[in-house]
Amino acid sequence: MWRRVTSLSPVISTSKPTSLDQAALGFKIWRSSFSTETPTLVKDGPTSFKERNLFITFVLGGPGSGKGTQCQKIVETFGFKHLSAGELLRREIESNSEQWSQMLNTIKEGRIVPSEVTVKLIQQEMESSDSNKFLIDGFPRTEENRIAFEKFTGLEPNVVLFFDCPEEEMVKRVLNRNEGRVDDNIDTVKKRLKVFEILNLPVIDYYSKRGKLHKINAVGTEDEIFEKVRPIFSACAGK
Ligand SMILES: Nc1ncnc2c1ncn2[C@@H]1O[C@H](COP(=O)(O)OP(=O)(O)OP(=O)(O)O)[C@@H](O)[C@H]1O
Ligand SMILES: O=c1ccn([C@@H]2O[C@H](COP(=O)(O)O)[C@@H](O)[C@H]2O)c(=O)[nH]1
Ligand SMILES: [Mg+2]
Repeated sequence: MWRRVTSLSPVISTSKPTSLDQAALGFKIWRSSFSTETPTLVKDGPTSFKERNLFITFVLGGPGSGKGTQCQKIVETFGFKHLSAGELLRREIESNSEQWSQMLNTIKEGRIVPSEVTVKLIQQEMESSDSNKFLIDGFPRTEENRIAFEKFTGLEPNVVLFFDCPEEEMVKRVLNRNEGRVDDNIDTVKKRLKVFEILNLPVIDYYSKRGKLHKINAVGTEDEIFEKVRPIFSACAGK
């Protein structure tokens, strides 16, 4: 069922922390081209998601902490659908979508794309998937992202994973990654680490206070780390 609603812009323009925080970091702010007057057609997500009884896991951690690597293992073992927010944005850029150049610049500078863009992409993927178990990797990046997701999907995560990794190790992994990402260079990595500390740690803290956070020491081999992840899902999946 489709209904007419206003865009996500009111949430974006009235929630100040992200804009202020990004400005404090010395970044130019991406002013959204969505107008608060512009009605956007969105699927009636909240109702249909609630009916599906979804199991949502947010996967958080700094750049190169191993989120994508561990998600792959969780998918193989427990059959989740993996949605990487960064990957969805990179796909949008490659498909030359309307705002591709703004997205590319934002990612090159290690800044955060407006919630309305990211939430919409995640929501579309969830709606078109048959799965009822999602790993949402690299999202929410900010308190504003978190609030926008809750508001527009009506969902909250069941579990939040935080891969805790020393900065030095994260930098080493990112610079060795060799996947041709525009943000895998020392200058952007430094900015991403700063953005992680200022904008993402408060989200992690929020879920910790609500008893949803599983903090995992992300130093060790990929298999060693997965052995710390496994019991979190075994408990609900019976594996
Ligand atoms: N435990 C590990 N030890 C050593 N290298 C690892 C480990 N886990 C992942 N890596 C490697 O580090 C790099 C970054 O891992 P990955 O892409 O999973 O991180 P990420 O958290 O998804 O990063 P980003 O936020 O930048 O997408 C990859 O090249 C991956 O193969
Ligand atoms: O919710 C999100 C997720 C990502 N971004 C931007 O993409 C890059 C890369 O993300 P990875 O998770 O490391 O693949 C990130 O640095 C941000 O610039 C975003 O804006 N919002
Ligand atoms: Mg990743």
